[in-house]
Amino acid sequence: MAVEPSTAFDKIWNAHLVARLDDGRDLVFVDRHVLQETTSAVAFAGLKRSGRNVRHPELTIATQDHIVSTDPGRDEDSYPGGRELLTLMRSNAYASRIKHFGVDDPRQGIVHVIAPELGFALPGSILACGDSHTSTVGGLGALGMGVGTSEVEHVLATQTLALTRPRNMRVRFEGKVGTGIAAKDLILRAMGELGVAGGRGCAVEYAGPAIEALSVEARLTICNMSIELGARLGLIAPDEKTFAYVKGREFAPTGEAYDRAVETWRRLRSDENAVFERNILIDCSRIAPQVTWGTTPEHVAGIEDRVPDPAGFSDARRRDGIAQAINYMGLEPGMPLAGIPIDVAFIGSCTNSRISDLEAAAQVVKGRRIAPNVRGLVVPGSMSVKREAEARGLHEIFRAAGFEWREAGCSMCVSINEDVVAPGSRCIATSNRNFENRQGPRSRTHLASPVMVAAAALAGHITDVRQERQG
Ligand SMILES: CC(C)[C@H](C(=O)O)[C@@H](O)C(=O)O
Ligand code: SF4
Repeated sequence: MAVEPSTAFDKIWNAHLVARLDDGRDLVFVDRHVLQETTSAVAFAGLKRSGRNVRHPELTIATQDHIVSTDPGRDEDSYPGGRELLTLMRSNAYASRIKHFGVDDPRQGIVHVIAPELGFALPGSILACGDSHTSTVGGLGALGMGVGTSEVEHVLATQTLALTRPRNMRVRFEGKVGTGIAAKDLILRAMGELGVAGGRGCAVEYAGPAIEALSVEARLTICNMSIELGARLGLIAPDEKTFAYVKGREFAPTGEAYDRAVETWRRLRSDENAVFERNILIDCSRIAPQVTWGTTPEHVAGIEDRVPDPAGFSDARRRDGIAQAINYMGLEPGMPLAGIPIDVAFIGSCTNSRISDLEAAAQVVKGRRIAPNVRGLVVPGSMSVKREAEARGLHEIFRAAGFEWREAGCSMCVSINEDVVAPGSRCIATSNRNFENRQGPRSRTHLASPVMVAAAALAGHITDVRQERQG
């Protein structure tokens, strides 16, 4: 009997299907579940109310990341605004026998950084977390489901999720990627071409030679921003690099179990004739370093470009949106992106805070000083990344350049801790969201790659890292 060609997504989803529900949704098994402090409290309260227990505590881990202090020497009490939820998650986790990685644990870090790093997210698995950027683990070929609080409760109680099956979409990156172009530039370019609704309702598979050439860490950066595309999740078919990455990590299978797992993981590639409802092609040879100028990640352009002129848009809604964004950002239509002065440079977040990101940024700042009026922060995504960076001496490079070297956490990506951008100030950041007020009330955010943020910190304004390097 001929087998229908299927996509990598279909293969993983079908292997997890428990039941088709009457309302059209699919009930899928969740292999692994990660908790963070802002979305787990209500879920635990709900469990308690309904008299239910955590079904599989051994398949869940918890980490403190969003509302922790990232001050050197911090503890759970350092940021008073975080104390209550942090303590609550710790006690809930302990009571349910869930492994908890608090700020005192060497494994603490941003959920989406530690899930791959600990081998907790695995190729072909479904991983859930009450956080939108769970799609990050798609970089390993896992289906990362970002869910809401009531679904966190459902996973805790049943180890399953009832979900509408996403549609298949593929974004292929072809052509030669230029020097100085990072994974962040590829995904920001996709944002620019597809927009924030471009992947709505879809599981986006990123493919093509440029994706295959990326390191696993860079693939995590790509999949991280699937949510900004409006997609349900993003994934990249696992390959030899993925299998090597997973090997030896704390929660990964070992010995024969690992060998057997690799055999299964090798089959998780989309078949030759698999059907995607949407197919997008992106030509990498034309991608320059990207920077956002507005207040959604689709407001993005190459560093050689200018802030758009709303007058050039015939669609009234689009025109008004762009005008409002330019106004909020304190920019002028038609002004070049290069040269826009910045106040803060933030290197961190689940998009770009892994060792390869810090290494790339350090190479740019090495032996140089950041501009006198710029506050620079480097916030490793996990304590493990921090230790690795210190072993390589990167902290010394950053400190000598005038950057703050901080403890792991979400930090300035989101203004729900003490790392905030002052009203009216302008920050260039390696994170994934640039909404109004995202980094603090009236903060202005430009998203870019780690090397672009590093170059801007040195120059004191947005600049082309390719020229900084030559100069
Ligand atoms: C706080 C949390 C629920 C939120 C999310 O789900 O994305 C945060 O991580 C973010 O990036 O805005
Ligand atoms: S680093 Fe930012 S985007 Fe990522 S989980 Fe934390 S707040 Fe959300």
